[in-house]
Amino acid sequence: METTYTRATLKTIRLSDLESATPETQGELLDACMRDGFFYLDVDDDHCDLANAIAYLADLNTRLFDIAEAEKRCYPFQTTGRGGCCGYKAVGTEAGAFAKPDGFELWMLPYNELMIPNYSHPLYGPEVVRLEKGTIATHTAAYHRICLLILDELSKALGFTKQRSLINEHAAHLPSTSSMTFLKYPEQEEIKAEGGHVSHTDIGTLTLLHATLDGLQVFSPGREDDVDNDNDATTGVWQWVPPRAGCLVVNVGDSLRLLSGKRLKSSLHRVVPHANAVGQARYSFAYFLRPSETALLDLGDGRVCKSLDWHFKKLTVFQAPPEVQAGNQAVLLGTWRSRALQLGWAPGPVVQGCMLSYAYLAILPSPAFLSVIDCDSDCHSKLTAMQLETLPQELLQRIGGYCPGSVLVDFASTCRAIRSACHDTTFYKLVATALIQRQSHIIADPDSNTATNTQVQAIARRACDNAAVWARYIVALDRAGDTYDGPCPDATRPSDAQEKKLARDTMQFVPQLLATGNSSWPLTMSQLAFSFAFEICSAIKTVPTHTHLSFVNAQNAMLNDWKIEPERCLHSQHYPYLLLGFMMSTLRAKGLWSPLTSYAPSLPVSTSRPDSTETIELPLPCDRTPRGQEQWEQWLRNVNKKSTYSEMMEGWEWDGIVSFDSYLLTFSNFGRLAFTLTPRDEGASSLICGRGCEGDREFTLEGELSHADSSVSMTQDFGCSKVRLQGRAGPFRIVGFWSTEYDKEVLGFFWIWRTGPSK
Ligand SMILES: O=C(O)CCC(=O)C(=O)O
Ligand SMILES: [Fe+2]
Repeated sequence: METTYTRATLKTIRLSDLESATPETQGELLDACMRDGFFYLDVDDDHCDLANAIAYLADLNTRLFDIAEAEKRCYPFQTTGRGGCCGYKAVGTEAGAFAKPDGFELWMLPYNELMIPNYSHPLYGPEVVRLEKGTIATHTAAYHRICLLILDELSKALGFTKQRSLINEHAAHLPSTSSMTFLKYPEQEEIKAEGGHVSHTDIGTLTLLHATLDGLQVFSPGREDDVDNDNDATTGVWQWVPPRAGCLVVNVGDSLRLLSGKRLKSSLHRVVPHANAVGQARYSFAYFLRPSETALLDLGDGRVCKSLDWHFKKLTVFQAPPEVQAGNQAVLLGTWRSRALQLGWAPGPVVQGCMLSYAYLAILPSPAFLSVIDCDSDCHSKLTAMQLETLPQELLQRIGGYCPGSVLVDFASTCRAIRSACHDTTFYKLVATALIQRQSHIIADPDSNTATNTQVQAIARRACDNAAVWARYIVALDRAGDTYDGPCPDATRPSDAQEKKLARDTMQFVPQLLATGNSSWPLTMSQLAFSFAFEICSAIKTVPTHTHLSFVNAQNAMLNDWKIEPERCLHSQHYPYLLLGFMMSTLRAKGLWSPLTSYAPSLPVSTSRPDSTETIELPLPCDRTPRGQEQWEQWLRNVNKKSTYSEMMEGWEWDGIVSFDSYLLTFSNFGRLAFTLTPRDEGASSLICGRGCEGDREFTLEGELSHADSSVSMTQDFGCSKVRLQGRAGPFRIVGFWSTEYDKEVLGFFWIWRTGPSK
């Protein structure tokens, strides 16, 4: 395979020249970063600190992977420490370079935990990491210094003033997801089109890579397409970036591209098997410099994204199948990635599974035909078309089973045969099952036969069944206003009233799911619950215009933009909350349910999306039951008597969920809150403070509750970021909307309820 690719012609920049800061070197550096996004950094003889670091880290690289598999798996990167920048990733758990599982394992050691004494999070890792922390930190510091030097020179070359220097976004004392990362690609007996590292652009600012063997490739769009990699280049090639003795390979990541006003290039790269590497394991390690978590990245068109959000968005996308990644702007910053992926795909003979997985790509532009991407052994693809609707129903269903929900809905509305295949009542079950099967590496909870789990199972199954109806309901509702004159009007669709009822029935599961939704939720059940959320999410995505609900549009735009594939978030411990969040925000978007009106049903649901300039009219919550009504009145009497909130709130634990109405669907970003509140009366108001955790992030909560109108305004402080919560309190819950410190826009709602007395 290596014979078909040429070597990339990359610039080499000497570290000593960089240090002398001559305008020539600055020019060379800028040129390399604008044109290729990659260059070799020659660590010449004057830099023994860096040379020593490389030697030590290369040795540590092998030792880290010699650790027993069982121990490595104790530190899954999704949930270890701050999540996403520390811990271990096993081989084959994400998509690789060839639409098959990846071929590398990885360890990440986060910069903050290594460098900052008594950092709020410990440095998690195996014994060798704990014992050698000091040495690892010293060498990481050497890498970090080089990164800052490069940034300084780049800032000057870009003509940035000191105030705008790129260094400012990388303050050493602020949390960031920078990490020293080690990779091992297990040896292959022969060159096969499998494994490797999926084509991607790096998340952060700069990557300083050291590798022992060939395998790294960079994608170079044809030069005539200019260097702006937001353009859709129609030509381009993969080229080798061989390791060079005494040199590091440096590349620009997405964050630096965004910080530079898109002047620097974040190049697509990947790792594929190389003949030189046959029979040997390939080790590489990289220092990933990333901006402070709160640094703002300018995405263009007035959109700004916090560095940490970008990080998690990208991690989410990396979990998607390659064909989904192909179209994803969050990975690419340009649409030519699909072409690059096509060039790289070499799946061998067309096996059925493979064909089906490609089918969904093909369905997108032309739903009535299935284009089979048939790849021969030389990686050249040829397209053939065949009549899809002539396939038997089971096959249509299998193909449909590989499609994401949004495609499925379009797929179902193409012709009678496909519609009937998709509207078969068992079909959505099949979709859910397929989802679960695709995640078969996740082992079911061994205790899942306990009574509770069986009960949860039944609930989740039912939720899944209803999800099908619900997904269709959303679509039907959306299309109700249209004069549909397609080939096959759906005569079997239940009436709106029936479907509405089913949708409402589904909501009955909320308290049960809530009750059982804790960390002991078995994985299998999470998956079922998850597929439900998935359906809803997919359905949301298919609602293009729903003009009276601007809220839905905003949500759609976000989801489409980021192409969030929730099925890939299966490692999250937050499934039940994810599920609930989806259910609630979807129902709320449709005006069918509101965290507020379900407790005060006579009040109208506001269908406009509240924003910071609008006064949010939150009706006071109350239970609908007679007992709830009684408590509510009692509470009102208390309020009228100016009785203290302390009586109602103190001594209780509080639990909450935060829904993300927009795009945030990541490990630490989907929130479950748990904390205790200590209210203190101050005449007309109560001061509230609390401590808690959301996922594994600790926060403090501070705010004020007005006795006059029960309005609550709180700040949830994570140390590095703050969230503003605004709402109303009742005796048993506080509900409202939240926004971030930066964004005044409403990003979702929170719902906090009183649980057991505090211990
Ligand atoms: O292993 C390599 O050579 C490259 C790894 C890489 O691109 C990454 O981890 O982002
Ligand atoms: Fe990379």
